[in-house]
Amino acid sequence: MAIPATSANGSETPKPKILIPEKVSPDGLALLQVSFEVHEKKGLSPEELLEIIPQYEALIVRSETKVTAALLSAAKKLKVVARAGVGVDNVDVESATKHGIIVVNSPSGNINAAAEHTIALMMAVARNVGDACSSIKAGKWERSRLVGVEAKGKTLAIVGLGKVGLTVARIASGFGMNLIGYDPYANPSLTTAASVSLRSSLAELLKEADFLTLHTPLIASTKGMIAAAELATMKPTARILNVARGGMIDEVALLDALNSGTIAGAGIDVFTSEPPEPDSPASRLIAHPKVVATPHLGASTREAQENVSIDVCEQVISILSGQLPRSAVNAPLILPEEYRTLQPFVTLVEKMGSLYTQHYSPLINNSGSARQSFRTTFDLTYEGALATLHTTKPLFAALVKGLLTPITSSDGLNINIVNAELLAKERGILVNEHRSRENEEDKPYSSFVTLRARTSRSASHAREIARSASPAASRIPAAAAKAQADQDDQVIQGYVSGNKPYISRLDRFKGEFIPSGTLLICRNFDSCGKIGFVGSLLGKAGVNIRFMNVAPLHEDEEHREGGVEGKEALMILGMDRPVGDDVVKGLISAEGVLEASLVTL
Ligand SMILES: NC(=O)c1ccc[n+]([C@@H]2O[C@H](COP(=O)([O-])OP(=O)(O)OC[C@H]3O[C@@H](n4cnc5c(N)ncnc54)[C@H](O)[C@@H]3O)[C@@H](O)[C@H]2O)c1
Ligand SMILES: O=C(O)[C@H](O)COP(=O)(O)O
Repeated sequence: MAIPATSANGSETPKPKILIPEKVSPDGLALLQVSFEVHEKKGLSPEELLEIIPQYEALIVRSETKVTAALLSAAKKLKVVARAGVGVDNVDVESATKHGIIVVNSPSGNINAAAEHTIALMMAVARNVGDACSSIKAGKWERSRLVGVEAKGKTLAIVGLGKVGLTVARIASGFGMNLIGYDPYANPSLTTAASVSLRSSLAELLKEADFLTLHTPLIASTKGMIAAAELATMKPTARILNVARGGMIDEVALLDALNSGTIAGAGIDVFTSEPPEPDSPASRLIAHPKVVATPHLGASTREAQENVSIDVCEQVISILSGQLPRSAVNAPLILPEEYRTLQPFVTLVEKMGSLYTQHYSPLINNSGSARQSFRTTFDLTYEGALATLHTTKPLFAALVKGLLTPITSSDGLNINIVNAELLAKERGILVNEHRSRENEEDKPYSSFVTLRARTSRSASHAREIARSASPAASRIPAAAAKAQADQDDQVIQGYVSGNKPYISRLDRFKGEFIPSGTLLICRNFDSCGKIGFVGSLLGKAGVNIRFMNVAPLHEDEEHREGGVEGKEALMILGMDRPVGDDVVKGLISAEGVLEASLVTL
């Protein structure tokens, strides 16, 4: 979806800005140029990056840019960090989640490049290509010193049988190698199909390896996984390859093993610190004659760069157009067809949350006071087709957004699918989601959503409220007080028709209205003159009424109220603008209404 370049009144709206501080292939960037301002700025210092980041809505990086918590916190407009590659270890994903920033990557665009590079290093190490190249360039001709080994018939031990590890296996099987692997989470059918025989421990694998190659992420369980103790168990003829991440091999231990001849050679593409500090163990490894080293080139092929660039740029476009990306690192996976079903309900549930916060918290009643809000537990029930979806995360996020947005400053919180759960937890909001296929046939629309807010008010609090209304009620029995507390549960129900959200029940009243614009919601006795009374006061305040809807008691509630005289109703008025508190308070009187609230949806 393209971002409009003009606003509703025809004036030019500035295009959202995207920052690219590293070399990213132009193939994807060309897609962005249509609707966005794309700034390619290579070689920025961390300080310079921090200074300019507040202008940007998207940041596209590779592995060099450190996307830190400080950077993310300064990035007030940022909606997405896109990693044009696989590894997100240079991105503080936890902090991005906290700020509601989606992190996306390209999980498969460079797999083949990384696997082929691993094979290139394996053959270079087997045939001393690095050493031989330096030797011949120095004018030497050392044929007997540079005799190598063949891959055919040797055992290739693969740690990590994911996308790259299995691709390496498939290529290496064509060399006639014997393939073994270690991965506690491996998919056995994929492993068998790639002719890899699994070992149950790393120790078992290491003993057999002629070539050892690592293809796991850098995580707590893989950090330093090949250290002195592990190297000591390997054959002295073994050669080690790392095209995954620096930090998985102890660089000092590997240097020692190469020097003492307990390991025959290594092919290394990634280092603990990149680029390595001069004189560091990584630099000494690079300089070692038994090592073939490359500067993190695993993904550096034209094809891979084109793939990852197009992959992440398409995702940036989706996110900046308000849609979901296909491979977010910190957001749940939502299938496109589910997303289409959910989208109008996302709007509905957000409006329900916002209606709840605005209608119930500051509700002015005929004792002149605002109702105190103790409600923190919400039951969100999905009925009909919605109940069958595999995820309702966007609805959960929409509720949290709706509940919190009216009480948060506009420049503050970016509440979305990424951080909704965290923010709800921080604010003590508990949401229980339920799926119900009950009453499906009774309802005119197949999917209803019901929000029920359960008060955390105790029965003693209910007694307190009752006592303030009538002193005799101080003797209200516990069971009755509990019933009173139950009745205080607030209910909002809605549905979607023709892609438009409708509210069909508010509290004890059933009425149909579109939750949009400025609404005045009044509770009154269902008797003559109320509409005229409210209309004339609003007229005096210079307000134009766009529509009016009277919601009678819901049939479930009718039996609770006495005769016709005592029955209540809800009046919902759509207004062309908000009115002050004084006007709302003026509506509350014996001949007027019992309670009133003003909401903007
Ligand atoms: N050098 C480069 O330019 C380059 C390019 C692409 C990928 N990579 C790196 O390659 C690595 C693998 O990428 P991938 O796409 O195959 O990832 P992947 O997620 O598909 O596979 C990783 C595998 O590691 C396994 N694993 C996790 N913890 C393990 C443990 N403790 N022991 C054994 N196995 C474990 C997982 O089960 C998984 O099967 C990543 O670190 C990635 O960043 C580097
Ligand atoms: O994680 C990756 O995708 C690779 O390590 C490639 O990193 P790069 O984009 O910096 O080449």
